[in-house]
Amino acid sequence: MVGLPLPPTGFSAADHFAALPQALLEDLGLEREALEERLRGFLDLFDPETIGAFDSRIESISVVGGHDKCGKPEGGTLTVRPGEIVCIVGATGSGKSRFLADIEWLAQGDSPTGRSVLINGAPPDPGLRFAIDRKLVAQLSQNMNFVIDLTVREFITMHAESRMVQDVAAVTETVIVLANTLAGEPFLPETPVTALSGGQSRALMIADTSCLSASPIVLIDEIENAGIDRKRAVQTLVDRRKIVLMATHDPILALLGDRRIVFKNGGIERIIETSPGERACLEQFEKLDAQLNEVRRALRNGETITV
Ligand SMILES: Nc1ncnc2c1ncn2[C@@H]1O[C@H](COP(=O)(O)OP(=O)(O)OP(=O)(O)O)[C@@H](O)[C@H]1O
Repeated sequence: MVGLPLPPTGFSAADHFAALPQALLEDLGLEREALEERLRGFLDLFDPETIGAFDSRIESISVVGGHDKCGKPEGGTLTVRPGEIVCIVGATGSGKSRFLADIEWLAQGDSPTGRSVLINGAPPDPGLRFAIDRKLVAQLSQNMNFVIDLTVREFITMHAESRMVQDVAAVTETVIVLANTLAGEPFLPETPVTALSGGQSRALMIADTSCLSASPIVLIDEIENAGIDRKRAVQTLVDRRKIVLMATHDPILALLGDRRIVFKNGGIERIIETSPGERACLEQFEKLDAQLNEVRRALRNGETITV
């Protein structure tokens, strides 16, 4: 504990606390009676039961409908479970970001939309709304830049250590290998994070979120132009039982979702289940996408294009 001497060998915590000079405790602004509880709280941080346990405790998240910009009720409740992908579509200004923000802040009828968010079917513990160490939602936004002077390995190691994972080196390696399978252009563990391209940074963050974030919900704000294997990136998150909510108009990603929510005038206008017919289209779009990617690769390599 900050400022306190270590106990002599063989002393129990209780004996040590009892023997500390009162003047020292007063100097440090500590109360003797509270020391044991503070120690217990600190040790709980290392308890494998609580580290990363967040994911397993979320069985569903529900958004209880509010109203659109004109006050028209949305009606109904949308429930999403781990491993599901929900896409969010709609014209500009239709309320997609507001919907994601309602989830991020666990709105309780107190946002402009009047929506309420339930966790496992019940209103969340109010403390969860403001807890910075137990964030429900990890956000992967389009624009991200690193401003830290570390290599990729150092950066991921630092995150793994802060998550108190058991084998930091192995997890760090896993994140970097995974990020490289997602990134169009590979990078090395020794690469400074500031030297990563947009696509590489995004791939690293997706791999990091999959392997190291305890947040059960991942909000993705468009991944189309990031130069990464977007289908595999989303699948990576689903494999880790994340709830994926993705604002996208990329046909491949949108049809990869189990459902898509259509927004209009600030409200949910429709929820469309991806049908078998749409899934069949997805196969065609993937072939077209592979063709276009091949053209992109050829352009990048300075080749001439033939059909
Ligand atoms: N139900 C609502 N009631 C009142 N205001 C709303 C509602 N939904 C959204 N808004 C407000 O409307 C504005 C536009 O919404 P938002 O930014 O969510 O749209 P968007 O679909 O994400 O747009 P874009 O695609 O351009 O990013 C915001 O100021 C938002 O707070």
